[in-house]
Amino acid sequence: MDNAFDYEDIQLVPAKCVVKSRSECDTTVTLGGRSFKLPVVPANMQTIIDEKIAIFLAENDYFYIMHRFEPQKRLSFIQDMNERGLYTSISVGVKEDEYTFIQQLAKEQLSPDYITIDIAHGHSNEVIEMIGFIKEHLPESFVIAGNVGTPEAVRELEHAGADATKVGIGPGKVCITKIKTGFGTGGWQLAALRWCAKAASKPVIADGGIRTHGDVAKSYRFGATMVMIGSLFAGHEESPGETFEKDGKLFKEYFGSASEFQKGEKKNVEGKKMYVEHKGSLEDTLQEMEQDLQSSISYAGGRNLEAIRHVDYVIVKNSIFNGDKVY
Ligand SMILES: NC(=O)C1=CN([C@@H]2O[C@H](COP(=O)(O)OP(=O)(O)OC[C@H]3O[C@@H](n4cnc5c(N)ncnc54)[C@H](OP(=O)(O)O)[C@@H]3O)[C@@H](O)[C@H]2O)C=CC1
Ligand SMILES: Nc1nc2c(ncn2[C@@H]2O[C@H](COP(=O)(O)O)[C@@H](O)[C@H]2O)c(=O)[nH]1
Repeated sequence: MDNAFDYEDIQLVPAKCVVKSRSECDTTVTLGGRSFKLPVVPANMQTIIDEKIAIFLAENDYFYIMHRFEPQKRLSFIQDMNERGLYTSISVGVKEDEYTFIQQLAKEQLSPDYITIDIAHGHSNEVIEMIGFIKEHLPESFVIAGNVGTPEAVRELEHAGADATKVGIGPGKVCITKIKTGFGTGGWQLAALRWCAKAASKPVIADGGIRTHGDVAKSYRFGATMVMIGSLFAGHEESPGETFEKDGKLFKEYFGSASEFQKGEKKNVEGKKMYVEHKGSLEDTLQEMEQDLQSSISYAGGRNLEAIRHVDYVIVKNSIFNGDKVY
């Protein structure tokens, strides 16, 4: 890794516009044989997505990944989505129960369209074993494996059969991995993405550290096919969790999947909780994101996302926290 930089350190360089209106620019992306309106997926976290949001996203051609923190609900979730004629996308871990769950899905012929193996340190034999197990029992499922932060990890997981890898260890807004362990891609997530994407032969999902809509375009420029976002999607009317009022302002909670609040115990905590200002409806944010990305495409001098891949960029400064506070 020669040159470390993050989202706030980069600006993309405009190229001559070829459209009359930004509305001509096409933001659709393909992953696992399906087309989605945006190269963006809300994080598979309990304060970001629930069944209702998953239905809304699937019905409206957005990509979603259901979280894995209410494991007992996953089977009926898949059945419900199937009954509605919607695609299915779930998360799993790597512990023993998850093998039983995969076997149960296979037995009941409930093959999810997408399965994301979601653990903190995805460059591990446990993930490699789980990829193999899913491919053996549910060969039709598109497997996303993560999280990782190096080209070696991307290559190994792809070699094990992963159809896509997810890159990002520690850049998340509610993440404290970088502080507590000294490891990860926090502070250089965009450079790590570039490093990993260069080694990848399959799609890469950039995960964590997105602070503005422009960061989606930057992720695409540096090799992401899809971008996973937590904090920007937290705090909406539809977001799971309590809304509460403080000093006349509305807030919602957003907590890490490795936080004490998620785990219910203070063991190996690598996440925190924060309160996010109420943002209105998720649908409005998605629309604004689409318009902003259309604008990005027009600045890239093209008509679709591919144009963004080829634009020049400059490094404007360098800081290690990408705009985040330490705690
Ligand atoms: N993207 C990121 O930067 C991070 C994301 N997370 C999120 O938190 C959630 C919980 O993750 P996770 O704790 O992996 O899930 P699990 O609690 O399901 O643990 C996964 C398995 O990996 C083992 N493990 C070994 N090394 C590590 C390590 N450094 N960190 C975590 N587990 C390790 C765990 O054992 P044992 O617990 O005994 O060590 C356990 O057996 C996930 O949704 C994950 O995406 C968490 C941290 C970082
Ligand atoms: N280190 C930790 N990372 C976490 C935790 N919970 C979730 N995450 C990761 O963050 C992103 C979302 O990042 P954001 O910057 O968009 O808010 C999410 O997709 C996970 O990969 C955690 O407890 N610790």
